Amino acid sequence: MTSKGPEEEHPSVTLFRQYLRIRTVQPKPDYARQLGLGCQKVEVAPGYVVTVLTWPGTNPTLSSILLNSHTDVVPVFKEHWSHDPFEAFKDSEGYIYARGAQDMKCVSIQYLEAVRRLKVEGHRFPRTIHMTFVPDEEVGGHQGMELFVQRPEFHALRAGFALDEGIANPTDAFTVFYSERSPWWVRVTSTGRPGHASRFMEDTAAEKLHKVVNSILAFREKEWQRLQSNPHLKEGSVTSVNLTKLEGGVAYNVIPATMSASFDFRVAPDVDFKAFEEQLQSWCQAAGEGVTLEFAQKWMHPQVTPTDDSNPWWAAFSRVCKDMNLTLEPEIMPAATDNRYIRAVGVPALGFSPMNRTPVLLHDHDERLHEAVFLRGVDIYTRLLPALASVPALPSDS
Ligand SMILES: CSCC[C@H](NC=O)C(=O)O
Ligand SMILES: [Zn+2]
Ligand SMILES: [Zn+2]
Repeated sequence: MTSKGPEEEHPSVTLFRQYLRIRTVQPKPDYARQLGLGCQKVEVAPGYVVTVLTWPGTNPTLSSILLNSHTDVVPVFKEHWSHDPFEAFKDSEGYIYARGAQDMKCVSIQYLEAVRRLKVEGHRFPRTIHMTFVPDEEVGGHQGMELFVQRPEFHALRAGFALDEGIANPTDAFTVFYSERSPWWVRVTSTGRPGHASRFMEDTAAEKLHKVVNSILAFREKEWQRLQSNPHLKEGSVTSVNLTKLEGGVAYNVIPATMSASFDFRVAPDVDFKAFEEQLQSWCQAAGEGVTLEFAQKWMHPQVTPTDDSNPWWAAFSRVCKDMNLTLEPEIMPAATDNRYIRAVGVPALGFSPMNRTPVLLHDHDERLHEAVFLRGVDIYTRLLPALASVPALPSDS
């Protein structure tokens, strides 16, 4: 597909590229005014603002549709990029290169452009549509959505259903996420006898840590094999773990009294959490005295949003996709997004970034999105929003 010259660029693409160039971002209030939307800013922690843009529905007794996106992006290694990651360069084929092109500034602008189109065409829908722009998803959402869902301003939105981010799909299909794995960040600390490193000391911190590392990496191998050997399993359906930090030691010839290893576990939603924690504890105990673990993060509330017609939101969502001839691949999100906070307070939610035929480049060098895929995404939301915002009254609405 060839790209049009700059003078012919679709205004939605131009807006997307402008947004990609902003390094520290909040949607501007005048943009809300331009679209004729209500705008509310909620400072959930000092310096951390959640912006809410609102298009009121015609029936205020109904619960609302929440369209969430995060404005922050992950760091870049500029030397590995073909183009400046904050320039939103568009190549001759139409690929737009920028940090955030997939994750997830595309979605923020697609929501806004779909709402703009629908308003320009004079539509109104029964349910209110809220767009939330949150500041810190990439570092866990602890100063953003995690706090926001506990606030009265969130409850006042009366969200009945939410959309948040997904991941690109290189095939013709679109991935949609109905649940997430739970992040458990575990630090194992091993203590033992110090001494001169020329000696065969017994009970050293390193030997015991080594045992735990072996147990955990053997578990990793087992889960990996389970995933590899079953074509029906997707990455999000098994538990993953990586050893991400090793700390300890002061000198070559001093046996340290303490060493630690840090692990990033992503626990599948069907795992028995209590039994899994006991397993971790028993690996530590089996390694010897003085081996303990602590959690830097331990998500305990995985929720599954049903993907069958018992869920009227899924019925509306999947019906539109069917009508548009889009193939959906429902999966469990391997990583953690702000959707876990939304689901945990009882709001059904799907993770969806409408990017098919697109390599998965979130957090990667040369993150990019084709303008045609981006514009198709605006079309998709332009069909999804009327359907979702017109879901008839539900028992949960009253
Ligand atoms: C677990 S808190 C960090 C959240 C982060 N989200 C996106 O990459 C992730 O590592 O999944
Ligand atoms: Zn993201
Ligand atoms: Zn991300």
